[in-house]
Amino acid sequence: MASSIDLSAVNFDTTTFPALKNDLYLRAARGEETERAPVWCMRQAGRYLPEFRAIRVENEFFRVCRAPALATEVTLQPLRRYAGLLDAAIIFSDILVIPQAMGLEVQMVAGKGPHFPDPLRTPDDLQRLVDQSPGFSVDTELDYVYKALTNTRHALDGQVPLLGFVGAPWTLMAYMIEGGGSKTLALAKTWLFAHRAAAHELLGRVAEVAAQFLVGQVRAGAQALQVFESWAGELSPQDFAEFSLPYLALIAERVKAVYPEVPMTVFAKGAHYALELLATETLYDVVSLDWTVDPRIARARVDAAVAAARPGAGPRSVVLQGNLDPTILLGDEETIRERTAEMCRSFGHSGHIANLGHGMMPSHDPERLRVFLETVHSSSAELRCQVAK
Ligand SMILES: Cc1c2[nH]c(c1CCC(=O)O)Cc1[nH]c(c(CCC(=O)O)c1C)Cc1[nH]c(c(CCC(=O)O)c1C)Cc1[nH]c(c(C)c1CCC(=O)O)C2
Repeated sequence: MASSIDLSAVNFDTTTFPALKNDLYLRAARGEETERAPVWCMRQAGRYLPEFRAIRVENEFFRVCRAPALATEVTLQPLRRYAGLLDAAIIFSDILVIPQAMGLEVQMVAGKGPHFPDPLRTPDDLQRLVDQSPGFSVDTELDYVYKALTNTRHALDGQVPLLGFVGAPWTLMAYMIEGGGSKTLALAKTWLFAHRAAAHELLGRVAEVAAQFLVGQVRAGAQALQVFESWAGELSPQDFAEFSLPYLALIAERVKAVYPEVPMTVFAKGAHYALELLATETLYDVVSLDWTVDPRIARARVDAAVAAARPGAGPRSVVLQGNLDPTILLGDEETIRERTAEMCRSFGHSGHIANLGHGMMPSHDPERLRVFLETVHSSSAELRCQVAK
C-alpha cells in the first residue's frame, strides 16, 4: 500500500488552487450562521488508522513530514475513510518542526514520543539556536512544510479547507528545555522563575519564528490556522498572563497584519481560567476548548467578556471549538451518540466548530470516530431546525 505512493507526483504551484466546494468550516470560523456545525478532529491523521500505521512501517515519522507526497497521503487518509463527514483537513506535520528549524535535534522514539538528545539546559544554550544566525530563513528551513501544504491543497481538490498550524511558544519552550514529555515541567519552569529574562527571550524568538511560519503556510496554501498551546494547563493564571498570552497574541497580530481574512484558532489546553483573556486580548477568531470546560459556561463567559470589552461588536464575536473528551470514543456507540449530541446542545445552534477536547489516541477504534462525526452532523443540523421553527 505504502509503496504504491509515487513520491515524484507532486504539484507545487501556488498561483492557482482548485475551488473550494465545502466552506462550512470557514464560514463558521468567521462567525457566520451555518446549516450545521462543521466538524474535524485534532490528530485525525495518526496511529489509530491502520492505513497510517502501514505508511509508518516503512517511513520514519519526520520523513513523512518532510516528503510532501507522503504528508499529503497521510493528510488525506481520514478524508477518504470518512468521506463527506469531515469539514477540514489538517496538514500532517508536527509542532516540533520549529525547534528543529531553530537548530535542535528531535527524534520520535517509538512508544515514548519526542526526544531531544541535546535540549536547552541553561540560558547560555540559547547561543546554540540558529534563528539569529546570518542567513537564517524560516521559509528556507521549513520549505518542506510549505511544499506539503501546496501539494495537499491541490490533492484535496477543494473538498474541504486545509488547516496549517504551529506550536505556541510556551509549549515549544517546554519541549526545548525538557527534551521531551514531562510530568511537572520542572526544568522549563526553572527558566520562568530563575531565568526570567532568558525565558522571555526564548519565548519571543519562538513567537517570531512561529508567526513567520504561519504567514508562509498561508502563502503556501493553508486556508485557516491553529496555534497549539498544549501545556497551558501547567501554568497558573498569573504565569499564563506573563509567559503564554502575550506571545499567543503577538502571533495572531503578526499573521492578521498580513492575512486579516484567514481564520485563526487558539487551543490553550487546560487554560479554562483564561477564556475571557483569549477572547478579548487576542485576535483569534476561534477559541478551542478541552473537555474540562462546560460549553454553556464557556459560551456565557466569553460572550459577557466580549460584550464588555467591545460594546457594539455583536453578541457573538468569538467562535468556540471542541470539546468531547477523546476517551469517550473508547466507550460504546450509544454513549458516544448521547454524549456527542449533548455536547452539540451545550454549544448551542451557532458559533461552534465541533471537535474533540484533545487529539485522537492510538488506541481509538476508527469506527467509533465515525459515530462521533455522524452524530455531530445529525444533531447539530437538528438543533438548527429547532431554532428555525
Ligand atoms: C504536543 C504536540 C505534539 N505534536 C502536536 C502537538 C499539539 C497537539 C497536542 O497537544 O497533542 C501537533 C500535531 N502532531 C501531529 C499533528 C498532525 C495533524 C493532525 O492533527 O492530524 C499535529 C497537529 C502528528 C503526530 N505527531 C506525532 C504522531 C505520532 C507519532 C508516530 O507516528 O509515531 C502524530 C500522528 C508524534 C508526537 N508529536 C508530539 C507528541 C507529544 C508526539 C507523541 C505523541 C504520541 O505518541 O501520540 C508533539
